Amino acid sequence: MSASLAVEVDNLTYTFPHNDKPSLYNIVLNIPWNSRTLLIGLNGAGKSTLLKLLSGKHLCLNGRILVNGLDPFSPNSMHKDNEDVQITTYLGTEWCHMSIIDRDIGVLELLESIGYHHYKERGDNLIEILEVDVNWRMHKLSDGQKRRVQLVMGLLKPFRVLLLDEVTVDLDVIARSRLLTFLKTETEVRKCSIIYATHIFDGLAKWPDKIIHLKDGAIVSQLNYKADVEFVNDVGTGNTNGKVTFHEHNKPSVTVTKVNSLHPLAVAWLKKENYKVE
Ligand SMILES: Nc1ncnc2c1ncn2[C@@H]1O[C@H](COP(=O)(O)OP(=O)(O)OP(=O)(O)O)[C@@H](O)[C@H]1O
Repeated sequence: MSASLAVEVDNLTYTFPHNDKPSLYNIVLNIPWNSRTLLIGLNGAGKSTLLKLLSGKHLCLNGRILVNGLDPFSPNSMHKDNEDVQITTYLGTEWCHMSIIDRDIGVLELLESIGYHHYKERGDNLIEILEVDVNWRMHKLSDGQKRRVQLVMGLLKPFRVLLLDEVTVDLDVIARSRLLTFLKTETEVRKCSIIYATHIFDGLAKWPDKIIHLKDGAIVSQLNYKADVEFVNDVGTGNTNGKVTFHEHNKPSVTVTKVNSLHPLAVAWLKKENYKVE
C-alpha cells in the first residue's frame, strides 16, 4: 500500500478521560515522506499526547489521523508492509522504562529474542554506531549504556514512521550525534519519516526539515526549515546568547544568530577520549 503522505492529521482534538480541557486542539498536520520534524513546546504542551495518538496508543474520537495511510488505532496498522518494514516505531517514556533493561540478561540474548538474525546487517550497523558491546550484561550497565542497547533494539526493525519522544537525554554527545546522523541518513535513503519531540537542541541545527511549535495543545507556529530559517553571524553587538529575528514578509522568515555553546568542546574532547592520563 502506498500512502502519499507519511502522516496526515485533520481537525484532531483530544481530551483525556476525566479531564475537562482538551490536551490537543484542532491539530492539522501533513508530514511528507523522507522528512524530519521537530516538535517544540513547554512541559505539558501536548507533544507526547500527539505522538501517542499517532502511534495508536490512544483512540482518536475527534478528528482524523492517518499514518502511512492507515488509522494507527486499527490492528492493520501494526503490520509490517511487504518489504518487512514496521509501519510505526514509537520510542517514548514507557518504552524507556521497560523492565527487561534492568534484568540480568546478556545484550546478545536480548537482541536475538527480537530478531537480530533477521535484521543482522542493520543490527550490526546500529551496534557500531551506538558502541554497544553484545557481551554486556544489562543489570551492570549505566543508564546511558542501557539506553544505547534499547535504541539498538527499538531501531532494529526498519520503520516507515518513527515517533521519538525525547529518548536521547541519557546519551553522551557523541552517541546522540551519531544517532541523529543515522536517523537523518535513514530518511534520505529510504521511504520513511521521523517526528521527534525534544527539549535538547544542541547538535540539531542541520537536522530538521520542519519545526512545529505546540502551545497549550495547539500548533502555534510551523517553519519549513530550509526556506524559513537562516543562521547568521551576529556582527558587532557582542551578543553571544543568540538573537532571533522574525521577518514578516521575507524568506527566510526567521534569522538566528550563531551562539556560543560548549557543545563543540564536549564533542571534541569526547571524540579523542584515547588520551593518556598523566
Ligand atoms: N494520562 C493522562 N491523563 C490526563 N491528562 C494527561 C495525561 N497525560 C497528559 N495529560 C495532560 O495533557 C497535557 C499535555 O501533556 P503531554 O504529556 O502531551 O505534554 P508534553 O508536551 O509532552 O510535556 P513534557 O515536555 O513535559 O513531556 C498536559 O496538560 C497533561 O497534564
